[in-house]
This record gives sequence, C-alpha cells and structure tokens, in this order.
Amino acid sequence: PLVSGKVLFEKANEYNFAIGAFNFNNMEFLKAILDAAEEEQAPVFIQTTESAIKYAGIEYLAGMVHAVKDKYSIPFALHLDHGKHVETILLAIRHGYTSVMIDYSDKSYEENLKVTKYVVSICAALGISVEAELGKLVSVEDEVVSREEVLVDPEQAKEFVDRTGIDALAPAIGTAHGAFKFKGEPKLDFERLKKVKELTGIALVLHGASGVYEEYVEKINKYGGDIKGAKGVPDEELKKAVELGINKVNTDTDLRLAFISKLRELMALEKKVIDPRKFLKPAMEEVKNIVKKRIRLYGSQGKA
Ligand SMILES: O=C(COP(=O)(O)O)N(O)CCCCO
Ligand code: NA
Ligand SMILES: [Zn+2]
Repeated sequence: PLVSGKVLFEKANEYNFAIGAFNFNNMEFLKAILDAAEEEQAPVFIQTTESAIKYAGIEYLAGMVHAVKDKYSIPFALHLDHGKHVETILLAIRHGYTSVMIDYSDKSYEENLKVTKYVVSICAALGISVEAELGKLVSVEDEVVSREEVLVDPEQAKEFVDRTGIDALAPAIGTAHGAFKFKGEPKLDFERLKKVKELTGIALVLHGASGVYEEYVEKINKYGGDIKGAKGVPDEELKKAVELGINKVNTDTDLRLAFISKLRELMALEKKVIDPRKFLKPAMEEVKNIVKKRIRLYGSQGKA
C-alpha cells in the first residue's frame, strides 16, 4: 500500500539499510519498479521530478499510482524529487504525494533554512515526510572546485536538521547526477558522510548514486548510441555508503540505461516490427531486472 515516507525513513534508519528511490515518468517504468519491489518484498520510494510532471502531467503520474496502490503488498511512498518551487510541493500534496524533497541547495543557507522550515510546518501537520539537501551535487575529482565549497559541512548539517525538523537529509559527498559522474576514479567523501550521520542521526539520502554498469553502456554504444566514458558509483562504494548511514538511494540513470540499451538493440535488429509493445515490454523487463539488482545491493529485499 501507499504509505508516508516517514515510516520508510524511520525503519531504514533504525535497521541500517537503504531503500531504493526510483524515478518514473511513464507507465512502463512505474510498473517495472513496483513489480520488482513486490517480487523482492522490498519497500520503495517511487519518485517524480518537476520535469517528469512537466512531461506527463501530475494527473497521469499520481493517477496511475492511486489506481494501483492497493494491488501491491509492499509499503511504498510517492515522493516529489528535487522540488525546487513551493508551488510544486503544494501541487504534489494536493495529488496525494506522501513525501517531498524541497531542494534549495542552490540558494543561500539562510534561504534554504527558511523555506525548508516552511515546508516542514505544512508537511508535518499532514504526516508527509520532508527531505532537503545541503551542498552541491558536483563530482569533486577535478580540483577546479574545492571540496569545502561544494560538499556538505557536517556542523552546518547538524544545525540545519535541528532548526528545520526535516525527516531526511541529502548531504553532498561527491556524487553527481547522470551517466558521467567521474572523469578519474570515483571519490566519495566517506569521512564527511560519517560525521554527518554522527552529528544528525537522521535518515540520509544519496543522490547521483547510479552504478552506470558497463554492460548497458557497451550495448548502447554497440547499437547506435554514443556514451563513451560513462562512469558511475561502483557497487562496493555504494555498499560502504549504506554501511555509513545512507537510508535512501536515488536511482534514475541505471533505469534509463537498462531501458534504452534494450530499446536500441531491438530497434536495430527487429526491422519488421511496428508494434511498440514488442519493444517496450522487453525494455520494461530490463528495468525490472535492474531495480531488483539495486534493491538487493541496498539491502532492502525482504524488508517490506
Ligand atoms: O539523484 C538522482 C539520480 O541520480 P542518478 O543520475 O545517479 O541515477 N535523482 O534525484 C533522480 C533525478 C535526477 C535529475 O534528473
Ligand atoms: Na529526492
Ligand atoms: Zn538527485
């Protein structure tokens, strides 16, 4: 059933595992994610960004979720990912979202603090969980930006959590969105993560966490794509981040790579097919497979 993100954050934080937070903007991804979670008996966050809402319309996205929510035995939250505008947060609440992220990480600390407090005051009354972000999602292997400038400051995180009352914090520790996270070797700031967990004790979220697996990158390049140099967070690094206190892992790129690699392969090989279902069904299966793999990596299988 559909539940508040609060119960998911609390359980993952208490038992030191991470829950997958998988993005969707259409029926195929939504069905693949929920079917995978049901088969793994794992709780999940299903989430939409503002651009997903722009693409499909919130009526379609939230409507599909409410239509199917009682078909699944696992607890799952419907989460607004990277809510940059309070208006979007209010719209999501209107449409039965059970968790929201207010992302003011690009604004001043004071601005982030003020607006986050406001969002918490509304959501707390409604039993809706609130996630916020401190620091910037930029990979820090090139020295152009100093780590201090972009990564989360653990002392500031403590103050921010105490003054806002958020349920979960996304601390920037060196990851970035998309398929090209690192030029050199991946470097997550585990010391910094450890300090944030010690000082705040709350549920933590890792953004830009996709693994960007070689098998999908190669298949996309083989069948007409061009994403050479794509690189993500190795499984071992991800596991270490979960051990150090990450409780929600945002995963979008891995699902895209799985879907697009299968789609490109079939588009290249099945030259007589014109029924989209002949391509979308296997592509959906590929998404389901990668979601199951990531659920197990996060340690949330059987934790429903
Ligand atoms: O942190 C993430 C996903 O990270 P990744 O790109 O590693 O899957 N998200 O918040 C998903 C949406 C990203 C913006 O499109
Ligand atoms: Na989020
Ligand atoms: Zn993100």
